[in-house]
Amino acid sequence: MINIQNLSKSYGRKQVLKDTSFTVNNGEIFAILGHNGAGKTTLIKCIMKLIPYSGEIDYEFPEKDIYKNISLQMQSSVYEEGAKVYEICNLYKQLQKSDIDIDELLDEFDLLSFKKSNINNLSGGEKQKLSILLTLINKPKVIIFDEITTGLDIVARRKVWGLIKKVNQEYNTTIILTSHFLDEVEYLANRIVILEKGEVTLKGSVGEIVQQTFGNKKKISFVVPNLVPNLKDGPLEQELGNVTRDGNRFIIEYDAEQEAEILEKIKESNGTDIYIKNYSFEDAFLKNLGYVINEKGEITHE
Ligand SMILES: Nc1ncnc2c1ncn2[C@@H]1O[C@H](COP(=O)(O)OP(=O)(O)OP(=O)(O)O)[C@@H](O)[C@H]1O
Repeated sequence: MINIQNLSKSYGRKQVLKDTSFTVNNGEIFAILGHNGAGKTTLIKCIMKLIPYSGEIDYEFPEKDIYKNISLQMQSSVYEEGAKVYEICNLYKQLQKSDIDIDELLDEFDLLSFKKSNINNLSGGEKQKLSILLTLINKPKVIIFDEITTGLDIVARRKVWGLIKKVNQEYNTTIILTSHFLDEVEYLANRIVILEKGEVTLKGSVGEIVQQTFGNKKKISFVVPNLVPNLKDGPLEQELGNVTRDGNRFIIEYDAEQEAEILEKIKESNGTDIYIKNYSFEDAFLKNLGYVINEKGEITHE
């Protein structure tokens, strides 16, 4: 468990983290989400005690053992020119006085055939697989991945997701990750914090964050043919209340329990092309930043 209480950090006069508090539980995959400059990497540097800060971070192991217990993998690693895969693995093994079987680990990560390859000749996906493998050599309790899938194609990303899940489940390792990819976080994370200008604005599971943001609200969109376009305060608006309208297409935001009543009214109005939308994690994330995606898929300020 890592317990972060009232963490604040400034670079000169610029405050980057403001009174941030949350707990990472043992065995979970925990994601830190936020747009560029939100303070994610700074937060990780604080957890790793790489920079000074104010506030409290408590670990379940003595602070002097942080590097034995937490492995950190940043977005891109730089390896010595000409270094071979097995040489780097053995170097990590010696430095960390680990007794792990490197061949077995390479085999598990489908990298055994690359054992004698020059690391710089590996593809982006293979390099990231190796990065994940290297974090395991000292058998840490916690691994932190900072934007580890940035720059990978969709297939390589999904393979890395599989490995992160495997490391979490089979090696019983707690994972903390930062990412810009909502699908990645949705797929991997048990719990999430969303940082906005250094402050935690939302925390919880994907479902909890959507619920905190939208409650039981849903959206329905439908077309009523043969209506005069842009008729202000027409009969349908008067009947249904919170309606927005674009030509003959109507959009209503409603509470889930009103659904049967709304559908009935749409039927009475000869509505067609009916589309019901449940708010997604992406909708919640964007709303938190002050944006919405409209019916045409365009992003606009609320
Ligand atoms: N050493 C530093 N000195 C001064 N300012 C810094 C330093 N490191 C980071 N910052 C600033 O702190 C803010 C947060 O940076 P940080 O790298 O933590 O953000 P991030 O959420 O990881 O961003 P990204 O998603 O772009 O990687 C940014 O505005 C950045 O310019």
